[in-house]
Amino acid sequence: MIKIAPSILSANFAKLGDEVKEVEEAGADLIHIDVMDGHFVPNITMGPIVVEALRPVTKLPLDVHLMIENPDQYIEAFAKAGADWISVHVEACPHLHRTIQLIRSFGVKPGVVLNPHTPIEMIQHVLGEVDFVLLMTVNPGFGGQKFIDSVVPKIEALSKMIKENGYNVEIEIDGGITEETIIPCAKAGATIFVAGSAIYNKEDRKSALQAIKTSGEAAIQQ
Ligand SMILES: O=C(CO)[C@@H](O)[C@H](O)COP(=O)(O)O
Repeated sequence: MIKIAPSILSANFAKLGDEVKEVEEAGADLIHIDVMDGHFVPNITMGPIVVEALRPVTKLPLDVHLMIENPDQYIEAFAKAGADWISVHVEACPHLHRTIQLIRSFGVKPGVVLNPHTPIEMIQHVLGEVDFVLLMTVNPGFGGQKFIDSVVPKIEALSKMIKENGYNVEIEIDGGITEETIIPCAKAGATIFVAGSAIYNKEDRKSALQAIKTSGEAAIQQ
């Protein structure tokens, strides 16, 4: 039920392949790749070349989060590089429906991302077109930030909207996820959790990943 997507933003880039293999062996469900352009967010990270390099390293789905302006221009390159999931920010897409169709046209699962302040009503009319919605629980741009707990009611409201409409859409949460913060998010209906620093900054990544997952699973069984 609970899926963990380690964010390689907090990994050691000098040995990225090994860092990905390590979390796969530790029980990760997806590999989360944060793409930043220095315009939409105040940081620059990686492009399709990194996705292409990691593709043969892991069997796990590559979950590519585009924090970039004009994502339409790069979706084909990321799809051809081996992305399995691609998410785009509502705030960066004036023609969101078209962008979602473009992602799907390459056989990739489309997702939409909302910044902490963006209301869920912004995606109400494309919710039936996506495979997942990623709710940011930090302001995008950097790893290691503090979880914004005022997003939790938004998770609950989105979960209700999905259920009421009978959609098959998963909720992914990104930012400040730990053994503690996963609890209210899982209870509110999220099933996929990105975790960067809470896994990669730990000596024992396997224990860290498993502890987060176990905590989320326990939360939904209560
Ligand atoms: O998209 C982002 C940041 O913009 C995230 O994916 C971070 O990489 C998550 O890192 P932690 O908050 O888990 O350290």
